[in-house]
Amino acid sequence: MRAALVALRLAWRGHKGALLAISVLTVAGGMLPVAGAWASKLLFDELSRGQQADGERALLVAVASAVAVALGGAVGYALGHLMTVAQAAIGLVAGDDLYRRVNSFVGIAPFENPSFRDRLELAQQAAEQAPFALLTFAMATAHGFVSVVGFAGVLFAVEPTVGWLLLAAALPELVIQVGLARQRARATEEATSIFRTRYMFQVLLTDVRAARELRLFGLGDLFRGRMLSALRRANGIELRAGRRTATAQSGLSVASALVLLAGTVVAVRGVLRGELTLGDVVLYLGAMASLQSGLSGIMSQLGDVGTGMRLFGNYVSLVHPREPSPGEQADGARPVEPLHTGLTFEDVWFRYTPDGPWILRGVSFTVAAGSSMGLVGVNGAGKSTLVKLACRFYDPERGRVLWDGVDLRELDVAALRRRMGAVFQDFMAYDLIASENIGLGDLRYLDDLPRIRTAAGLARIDEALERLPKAYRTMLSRSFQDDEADDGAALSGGQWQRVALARSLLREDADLLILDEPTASLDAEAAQQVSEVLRHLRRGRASLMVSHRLSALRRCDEIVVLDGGVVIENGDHDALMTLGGEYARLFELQAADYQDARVGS
Ligand SMILES: Nc1ncnc2c1ncn2[C@@H]1O[C@H](COP(=O)(O)OP(=O)(O)OP(=O)(O)O)[C@@H](O)[C@H]1O
Repeated sequence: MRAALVALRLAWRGHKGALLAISVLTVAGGMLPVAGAWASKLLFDELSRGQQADGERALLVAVASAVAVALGGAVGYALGHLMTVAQAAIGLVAGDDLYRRVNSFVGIAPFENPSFRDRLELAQQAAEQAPFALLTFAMATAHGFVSVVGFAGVLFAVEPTVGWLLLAAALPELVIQVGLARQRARATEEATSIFRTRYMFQVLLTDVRAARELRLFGLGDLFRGRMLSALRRANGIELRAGRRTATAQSGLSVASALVLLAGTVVAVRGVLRGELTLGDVVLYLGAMASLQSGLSGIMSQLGDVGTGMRLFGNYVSLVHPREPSPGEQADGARPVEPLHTGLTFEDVWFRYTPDGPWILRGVSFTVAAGSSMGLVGVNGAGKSTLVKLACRFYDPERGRVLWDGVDLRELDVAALRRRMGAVFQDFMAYDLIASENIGLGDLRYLDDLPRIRTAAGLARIDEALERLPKAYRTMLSRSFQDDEADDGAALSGGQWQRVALARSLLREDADLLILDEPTASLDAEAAQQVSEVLRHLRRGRASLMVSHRLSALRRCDEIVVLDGGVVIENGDHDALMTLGGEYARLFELQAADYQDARVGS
C-alpha cells in the first residue's frame, strides 16, 4: 500500500498534465465501447424488421457506431502517447530521488555490502518500471471499470444469469493472478545477484583497463564462459517462473472460453424461446466479450503491478527508509572550525564487518595542526584503513576520531571534508577533459583555469597537459570523445597520479592533507620533486602521509609504525633510527638495496 502511494506520488510529480489527460481519456475511452455496442444493437434490431426497416435510421445508427469505433481508436493512440510521456517523466523523478539518496550516504560501507547492492540494483530497475506499471494498471482498471459497469448494467438487464456467471469466474482468476505475481517477483529477486555477476564479467570483457590482462593471461574465454553460465542460471530462474505463469494463464483462457460458451448457449436459448431479439443477442455477445476482456485485462495488469510493486518495495525501503541501511552512518550537525590543535585517533578499534577480524586494535595518536605525520607498515597493516577513518568513510567500532577534540560523528560531514585534501592509493581517472579532472578537486574552481594550472604545476603535470592536442581541454579518455567529437588522449600511470595529486592540491585552503601513497607511480626524479612540493605545502597545515618509500617520510615531524593494526613505534626519523626497531629495519633494508645496486654497478 505504501509502495503504491509512493509510486502514485512519483507519477503525479513526474507529469501532472499527462496524468490528468490520461484520467479524462481513460473514462471517455471506457464509455465508447458501450456506446458502440448499443449502436450495433439498435442497428440489428432495425435490420431484423426486414422490409419494414427504416433505412435512414439504420444508416444513422451505423454512422454512430463507426464514429464510436474511430473515437475509440484515437483515444487509444492518444493514451499510448501520454503513457510514454508519463513514463519518461516518472523515470526522471524516480531516478533523481534514488541517486539523491545514494549520494546522501555518508560512508562507503553500504556499497561494500552485497545484499545492499542487490537491493540497489532492484530499486534501479523498479524505479522506472513500477510506477509506470501502477499507472497502466490504474488506467486499465478505470477503463475496465467504466465499461464493465456499463456492460454489466446491460447484461444484468438482459440476462442476469450470465452476469453472475462472469463475476463468479473472475474471482478465482484474481487469486491465481496475485499468486503468479508473487512468484514472478521472487524469481526476479533471486536472479538479481546472478545478473550482477554476469554484468561484472560483461564489463570486464569490454573494459579498456581490463583489456591488457585479459589478453596477456588469455582470460577472455574463461570470463565469457562465466558470464554465459551466470546468464544461463538467471535465465533458468526467470524461465521457470515464466513457464508457471504461461501454464496458469493458458488454463485461465480455457476457462474464459467456457464461460463465453455458456453465456452464448443461454443467449441462443433466449432467442429460440422468443425472449430476446437479434439486437439483444448482438449487444449481449459484444458485452460478454468486452466484459471478459476488460476483466482479464485488469487481472493480468494486476499480476504485472503486483510484481512491480513487490520489487518497488526495494526502491521505497531505500529512498524512504524506516531504518538505516546496513553500515549506514548518520551525518553530524556541528559546523567545522579550522583545525587548531589536531586530528586525534583515540583508542580506535575497527573491523569492516561485525564478525570480521579486527583491522585496527586500539590505535591512538595525534596529527597535530601544522605538523606532518608519516604512516609506515607492511602490506595489510591497516594504514589505508586509518586514512579512511580520518575521512569518516567508516566509523570506529570502539574509540573515537577527534577533530580538535570533537568526535567526527558529531560534525557536518560535508563541511569536514571541505577542510581536507586527499589523494587515495586507488585514485580515480575520470573520462573527462584534463581541466575537469583537476577542477573536480574543488567545484568552486571547476572552470578556473589559472588555479587549475597552478595546482598542475605543483604536481609537476602542467607541461605534459599543455602539450596535449587541446591542452587542458583535451579529453583524458580512450573510450569517450569530447563535445566536438575529437578523440581523447591517454596518460601514463604516473601522469594520472600527478593529475590526482593536482586535484587534491586545488583545495588550497584545506587544513588536513591526506596522502595515501601519493608518489607510488612516479619516477624517481618526479617523486623527489613532488615530495619537495608536498613538504612545502604541508607547512602550516596538518598532513597524514602513507608511503612505502621511507625516504619520502623521513622529514615528517612524526612517524607512526603500524603492525597488525597496532602502533608499535612512533617518533621522528632520527628517534626511530636510534630505537633500532621495525622502522630502522625497513629503512636500512631499502637503503641497503640502493647501496648494493650502487656497489654492483
Ligand atoms: N573494504 C574492505 N573490506 C574488508 N576488508 C578490508 C577492506 N579494505 C581493507 N580490508 C582489509 O583490511 C586490512 C588492512 O588493509 P589496509 O588497506 O588498511 O592495509 P594497508 O596497510 O594500507 O596495506 P597496503 O600497504 O597494502 O596498502 C587488510 O587485511 C585488508 O584485507
